[in-house]
Amino acid sequence: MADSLALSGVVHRYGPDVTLHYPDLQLPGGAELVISGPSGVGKTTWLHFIAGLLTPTSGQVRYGEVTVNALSEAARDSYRASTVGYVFQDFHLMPGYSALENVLLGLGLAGVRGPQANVRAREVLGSLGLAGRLNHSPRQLSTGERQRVALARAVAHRPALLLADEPTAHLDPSRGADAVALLRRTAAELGATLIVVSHDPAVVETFPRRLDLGQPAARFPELVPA
Ligand SMILES: Nc1ncnc2c1ncn2[C@@H]1O[C@H](COP(=O)(O)OP(=O)(O)OP(=O)(O)O)[C@@H](O)[C@H]1O
Repeated sequence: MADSLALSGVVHRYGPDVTLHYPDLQLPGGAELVISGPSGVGKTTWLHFIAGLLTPTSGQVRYGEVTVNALSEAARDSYRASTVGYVFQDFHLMPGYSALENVLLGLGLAGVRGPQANVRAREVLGSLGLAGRLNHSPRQLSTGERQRVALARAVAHRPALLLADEPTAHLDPSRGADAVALLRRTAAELGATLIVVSHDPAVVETFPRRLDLGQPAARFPELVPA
């Protein structure tokens, strides 16, 4: 089961011209949250703090007892590999590798290798309707299929935090709704916390917990200030 997340006093500077201030929040383990707000407000940057892909200029990002922003780079890599599943907006699949190999690469980073990894990767891809696409490379797949491979790679190591950046950006509305439903179902099965970045109102309104970074003063009853 996932631990809670707590962010406090988080500020990030990109050079002298861009300073991003973030609201404090606490999110219980296993919760679902959608992050919205206008382009450029800092949504992807925020998700990167939680994933340990980026360290804020100041403030604290805590996952359970771990202060993510204080970890060494190597420790952050291992936190990310073991705890985080990240579905990138543009999928970030390895073009020269098959769907199966892409998932195996992710599992390898999390320390799952050999026959166990093979079984797990096939299982996850199969459960996402990709049993017939194992040996296809990303360029031989449709956008929706690429997204499902990206999701399979993100969840195969059973992460406690499932993070998705604009998961509906490349999909038509009906496939977008399917993608979000799939994320929620997968997170629920894993007992994982799910955080989705979206500026799509059709997605945002389906989440009871919402944080609009365009209105950082807004407080939501479920989001207890840290
Ligand atoms: N590597 C970087 N160097 C300098 N500025 C950056 C960098 N990455 C992001 N920024 C700036 O920081 C701000 C927040 O960027 P971020 O990508 O987090 O926003 P966003 O809300 O996710 O935007 P979008 O909805 O358009 O994806 C933007 O003004 C962006 O130009």
